[in-house]
Amino acid sequence: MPVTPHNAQRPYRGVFPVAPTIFDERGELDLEGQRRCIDFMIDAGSNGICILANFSEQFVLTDAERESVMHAVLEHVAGRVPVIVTTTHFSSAVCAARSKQAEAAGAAMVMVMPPYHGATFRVPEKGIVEFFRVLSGAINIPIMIQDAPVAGTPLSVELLARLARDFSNIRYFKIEVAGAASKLRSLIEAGGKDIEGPWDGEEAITLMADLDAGATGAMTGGGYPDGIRQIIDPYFAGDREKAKAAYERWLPLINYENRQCGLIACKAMMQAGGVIKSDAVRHPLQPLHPATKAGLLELAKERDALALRWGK
Ligand SMILES: O=C(O)C(=O)C[C@@H](O)CO
Repeated sequence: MPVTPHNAQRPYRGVFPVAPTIFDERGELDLEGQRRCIDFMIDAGSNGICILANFSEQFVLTDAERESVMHAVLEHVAGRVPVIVTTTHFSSAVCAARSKQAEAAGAAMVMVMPPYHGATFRVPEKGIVEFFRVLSGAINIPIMIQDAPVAGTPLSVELLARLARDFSNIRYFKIEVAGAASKLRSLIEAGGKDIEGPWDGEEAITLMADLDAGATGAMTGGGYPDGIRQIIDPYFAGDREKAKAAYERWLPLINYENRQCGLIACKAMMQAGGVIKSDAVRHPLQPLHPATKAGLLELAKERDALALRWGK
């Protein structure tokens, strides 16, 4: 494995939120806004950042736009924090090519879902293993398997542990399926030292249980890394009671993001605080109802989320 500045920081730990892709009101990429969004996320305490994920609306971007966003972000971050690039694609070859590109551009890691298309196109376990063999052989940086319901592909603990054992760069696992904490616990038991990063996801809705199960990282939405740090910092410092109190404080906002807003929440917060000019999502995604947005911003304000003050 080549020694890069990022490798020195391994194992990656902490909060690595997903950065939204920023659009202007016409739905065009707003790269200037993208850079401000990234600066806010770093100022708010992100230990790293993930781009081009589902919460980045990766499914509404052209390949050329993916590349623009990736290069703009990696150049702008310039090593301040590690950046994970999502390179999910059904095709083993396309996913491998995207991942090679990400590695060459300076990504610290790639995040990938198992191959799926729509609600029903899947491959059997043999195909999943071969897909990850191709991907693993194409790059040297670590791979995070995103175990999420959106892929509609059950990944057993045994399969994940086997992938970690057989492929030396498959090292991170973001578990965001039902029963995440139990799965994390079983995966850590089954995979031992090969499980370098057992991570929590899904907006931190199960963060406390996942930390108790051994999670070392959280991939949240991008709106309030400062709030998530208030939970994980004391937890990792051994003060579970303080972490629990912070989790209880932030949970109404986490819940509101998870259940009412989804990927738009962070954009709405960033726009309200002057981080970005527009919280537009790309059509046919729909904007938040004004009342839903008001509910979100009320909860964020009550918790003094940095996003609401950063750009003012
Ligand atoms: O964007 C994704 O793919 C996600 O899974 C988002 C999630 O990690 C935010 O908590």
